[in-house]
Amino acid sequence: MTVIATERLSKRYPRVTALDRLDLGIKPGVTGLVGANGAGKSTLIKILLGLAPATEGNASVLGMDVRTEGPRIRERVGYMPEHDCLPPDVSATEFVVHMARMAGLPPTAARERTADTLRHVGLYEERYRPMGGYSTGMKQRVKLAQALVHDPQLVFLDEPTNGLDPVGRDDMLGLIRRVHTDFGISVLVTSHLLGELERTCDHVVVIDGGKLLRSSATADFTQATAALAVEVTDSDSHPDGTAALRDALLAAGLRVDSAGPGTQTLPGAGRIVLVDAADEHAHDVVRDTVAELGLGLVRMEQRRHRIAEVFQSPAAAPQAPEGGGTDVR
Ligand SMILES: Nc1ncnc2c1ncn2[C@@H]1O[C@H](COP(=O)(O)OP(=O)(O)OP(=O)(O)O)[C@@H](O)[C@H]1O
Repeated sequence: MTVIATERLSKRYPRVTALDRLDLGIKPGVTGLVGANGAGKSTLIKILLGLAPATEGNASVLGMDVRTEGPRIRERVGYMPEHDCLPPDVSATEFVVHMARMAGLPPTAARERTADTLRHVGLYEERYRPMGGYSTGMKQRVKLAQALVHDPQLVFLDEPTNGLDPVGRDDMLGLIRRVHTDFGISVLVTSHLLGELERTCDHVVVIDGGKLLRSSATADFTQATAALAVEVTDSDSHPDGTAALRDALLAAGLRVDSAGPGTQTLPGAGRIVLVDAADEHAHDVVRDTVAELGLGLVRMEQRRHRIAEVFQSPAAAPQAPEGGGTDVR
């Protein structure tokens, strides 16, 4: 089953092509949509909700055509917009009840669902206070709650971690994951932080300048690029131990430093030999070669590429900050 399908979907504004012949097939689960500012993420979401017309091509959401079935799509899909859209004088409870009523829920059900949803996103006593006094994290939670209150099958979350500090970001990513695991709701979440989506999503779609760069299952992709990182000491007979090891491993038939695109950008790559670990004998060959060369083995560890490294061209890639995501804006 496909929850979102697009076929040569394009959106052209007078001076810019926001989407350029995009072909997508997104399955149930949590999918990340990554791209720099202006890549076309928000435009895609608006077209999928039936709120903006495409210039050409086709798109369907939950099997419904975006051109003709916008209202039905919006009944079944929740939407968390990127920008602050909350009236400051109203409490979270009043606001989310209102959104539930707009989505067609009767008064009692709207109040019950609002209480449940606000509890789920972690808003308790504060839910009766005017939202003007809320922190950014609380506002993002209200925006998430209003997207979920009518029990949709699918939600579009546009930059839900924007403006949050690292702890707030982790909390929000955890909540997003639970939207799927606890309620079975599929999620399309946008971000310009690649590292965030690595932890949260089953599948990642990368767009740039309105074009599809890549669409892959997160697990498959990081496994497929698994590499052994090996660091050795120098010795009197091999003043550059790293180079000697690299040459010897190549001669032994292993793929070295070319385990996948972006390997050149790995932090500290100058002192580390990356060996393609797809060959099951790679560990043994490395151990024996290091011993034969008389080098000291500092470390040998299985390395999974971070998506940030994999998706960027070596020339454009900044070094990924430890523990954070690479900002591709
Ligand atoms: N209504 C509009 N009229 C003209 N150009 C537009 C309009 N909306 C978007 N664009 C342009 O289309 C391109 C894609 O914009 P879009 O907002 O979809 O990008 P995005 O990936 O969501 O980025 P951001 O995270 O900054 O919102 C940008 O160059 C933007 O300036």
